[in-house]
Amino acid sequence: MTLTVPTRKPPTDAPVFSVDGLWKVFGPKAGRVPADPELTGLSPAELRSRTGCTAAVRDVSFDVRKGEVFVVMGLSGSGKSTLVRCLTRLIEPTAGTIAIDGEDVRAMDKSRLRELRRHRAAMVFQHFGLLPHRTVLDNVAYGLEIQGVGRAERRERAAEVVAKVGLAGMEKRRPGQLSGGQRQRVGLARALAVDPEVLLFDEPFSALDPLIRRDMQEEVVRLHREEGRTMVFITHDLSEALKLGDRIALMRDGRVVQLGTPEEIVGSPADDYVREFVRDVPREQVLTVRTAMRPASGADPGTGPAVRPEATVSEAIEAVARAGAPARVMDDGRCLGVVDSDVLLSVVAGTTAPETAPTAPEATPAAPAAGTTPADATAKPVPAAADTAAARTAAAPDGAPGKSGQAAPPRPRTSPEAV
Ligand SMILES: Nc1ncnc2c1ncn2[C@@H]1O[C@H](COP(=O)(O)OP(=O)(O)OP(=O)(O)O)[C@@H](O)[C@H]1O
Repeated sequence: MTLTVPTRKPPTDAPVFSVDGLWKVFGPKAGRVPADPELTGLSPAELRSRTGCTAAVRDVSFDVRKGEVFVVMGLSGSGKSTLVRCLTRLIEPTAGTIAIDGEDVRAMDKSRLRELRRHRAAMVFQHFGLLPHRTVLDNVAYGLEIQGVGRAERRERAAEVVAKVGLAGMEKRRPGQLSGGQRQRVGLARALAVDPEVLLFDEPFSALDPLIRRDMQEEVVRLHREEGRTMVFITHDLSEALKLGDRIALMRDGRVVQLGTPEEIVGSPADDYVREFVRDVPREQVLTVRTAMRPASGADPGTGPAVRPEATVSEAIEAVARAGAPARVMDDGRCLGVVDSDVLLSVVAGTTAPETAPTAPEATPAAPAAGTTPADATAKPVPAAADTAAARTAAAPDGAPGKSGQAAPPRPRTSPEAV
């Protein structure tokens, strides 16, 4: 598995969607299930045999923050699509609350809901349902047409978005004259054209071959980087989740078993299920030096390579190998710690779990970066990875994750560079 860690704009903290205690139960008298502790305690199979009901979403709570890519991941049948469809009530929730920008989604009437789906939270499906007899441009303009935007304006806006998704020159083609990947781009452009606050993606790339899929993933990352648009992305593909997600909600049997950054999920799995899920992930491509570093000591030279705290272990390995010396983890001219070949190797080998790695110390004045003064070296301690979604999840009652993964905003991912 090869992962490319992209550079992102940091999302802000404000929630766009806020979900609390959400349930979706399919089956007869579904409404009694969330309210009955005897039934909520049953396993999915027991619940089915006792009541004929399937709890597709079970007591799920989370926020989607403005500007983040929030990934909902899990195996087939874990409840991903049901959960995301509940956000705009394409599926009616059974219990719980959903708010968008503080507005109660469950209280919306039909016209408000239509407005929500058309303007505020547009869905991009795996099968886009493009109109076969319309051109690319008219397909993209379709959402604007429904909104009542005049012909000239909608064609102009559609042309801009078509160019943005890399389809300039193909405006007059019909869907049948496009490849699968190009059709996906048209669907993406159609959702973007209405300029929604949130884009909801339901496994949009799962039918694509691997190379086109990677192209589309990069397209999403690029669009996100350029526009900072909030995105909710469903996938059952772990590498896609790690690549795209600022935070990932990992679902199992309708529950969110862990919610956290890719680094938290890989570095501090909440339970054996998550551990098994991430077992084959190349840790060095996901974990950052912030969680791998050791305190700097007086014996460390104040020179040599410097990497940012967000640099991946893999990037630090390259820097250390090139220089033949430990690298200093520098933030704003302050030395937060040091990574040497021993520390880096132990991360690769998985012999030092990040949660057991030493908490970063106060910045070490003895090892300032070149060009900084010891007075610059006054960094605050950096929390070890133990203070992560995993820890918060574990602390939640009844094994329920609660509103986990929300204590710290996701970090931007950056390439290492001399600082
Ligand atoms: N309309 C329905 N009636 C009854 N059960 C349903 C209905 N829709 C979904 N389910 C059940 O709810 C559970 C969650 O389904 P859901 O489609 O949300 O899972 P998913 O994680 O999106 O799966 P996939 O990756 O295969 O799309 C499954 O057990 C499914 O069989």
